Amino acid sequence: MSDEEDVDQIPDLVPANKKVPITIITGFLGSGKTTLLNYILSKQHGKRIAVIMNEFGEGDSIEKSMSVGSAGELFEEWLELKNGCLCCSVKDNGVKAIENLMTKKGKFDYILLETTGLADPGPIASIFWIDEELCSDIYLDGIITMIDAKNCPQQLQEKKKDSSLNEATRQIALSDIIVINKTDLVSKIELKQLTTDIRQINSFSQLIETTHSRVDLDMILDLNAYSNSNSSSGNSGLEDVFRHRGFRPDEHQHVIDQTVSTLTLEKPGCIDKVLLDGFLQDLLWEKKFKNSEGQTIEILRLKGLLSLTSDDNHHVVQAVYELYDYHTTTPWDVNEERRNTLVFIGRNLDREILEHQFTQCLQSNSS
Ligand SMILES: Nc1nc2c(ncn2[C@@H]2O[C@H](COP(=O)(O)OP(=O)(O)OP(=O)(O)O)[C@@H](O)[C@H]2O)c(=O)[nH]1
Repeated sequence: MSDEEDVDQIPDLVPANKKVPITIITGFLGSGKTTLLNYILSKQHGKRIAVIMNEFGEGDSIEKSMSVGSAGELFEEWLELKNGCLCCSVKDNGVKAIENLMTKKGKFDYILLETTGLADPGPIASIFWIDEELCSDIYLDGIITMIDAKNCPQQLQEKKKDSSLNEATRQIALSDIIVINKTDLVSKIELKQLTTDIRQINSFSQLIETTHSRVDLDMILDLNAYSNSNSSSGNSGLEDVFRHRGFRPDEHQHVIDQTVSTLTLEKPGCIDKVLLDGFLQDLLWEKKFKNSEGQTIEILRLKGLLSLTSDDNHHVVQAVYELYDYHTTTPWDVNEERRNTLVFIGRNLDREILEHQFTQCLQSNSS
């Protein structure tokens, strides 16, 4: 059948102007990613859920398997990528391949991307995040990291020869939702210790404990963690976390891994965006700042809720490695105290230095 004939048969199930959320599911082999995918599919009858199983690190594989669930039935599609691996291709053949498939087959309600053998979800998350800015049909909804409760402690201890971060630490640092799975295989004490260790790396993200990846889907899907352009309320998932669900800033002051941790700064007042841009660019792009021991401060993930001098709305700022972006959300209430919160997840963080730089961006300091 030709492409044109195929286009005539687009199923009219999902509105054409609807943007399609994509969730990245990362985690070590055997952590329960496939079990989670199957669980989601079993609970989403009647929805068109596309599942992309991406075998990263396999060199020059050019086709990626995709299963599409439609009204309970599953069928297999192949994503044709001209330029090799989904994570390595430029803007994105990967995104284009998914969009082309939707042009031919109709839109999906949701896309789930399982990364197998991929150490670092950052680059692929950045691709989908950037592409939304470029008016893509797809937007990044969130990154879920599956943790194998039994094996994770050992994975966290792994030392890399080049002193780079081990995979488990990186995946935990970058995730929006951390699912500790296989809790039936560990004791309560072991689970508590693991939770503490994970919280020391990333104390911002939601942590969920499961067996057989059985999780309340409302907690992991439609997070809107990277933008608010798809929310009818003008609210963003991240703003919701800061303002309503709440988070416990810097619960843990001592870090076992001594390199990766979460640091939260909160300041009343309004921020000068030009000054903040300067600070973020020095921090993220130039890697200009060092901790008190002379080690470079490296940011893996940054999230913030800001009050800018320029207007009366809340602004969300966030970064994945060097890439950062702002979006505007809801207005501040007239009686609400204007304040700014920045959460840094990274290596060699130094409160004094980051606080000094952040304070320099406040309006009173700019005059
Ligand atoms: N005991 C126990 N086994 C589990 C649990 N969750 C998943 N499993 C089993 O663990 C094995 C690996 O689970 P998968 O879902 O395939 O893990 P994965 O992350 O997709 O791993 P790969 O398929 O190797 O990429 C399967 O045999 C599952 O049935 C759990 O909570 N407890």
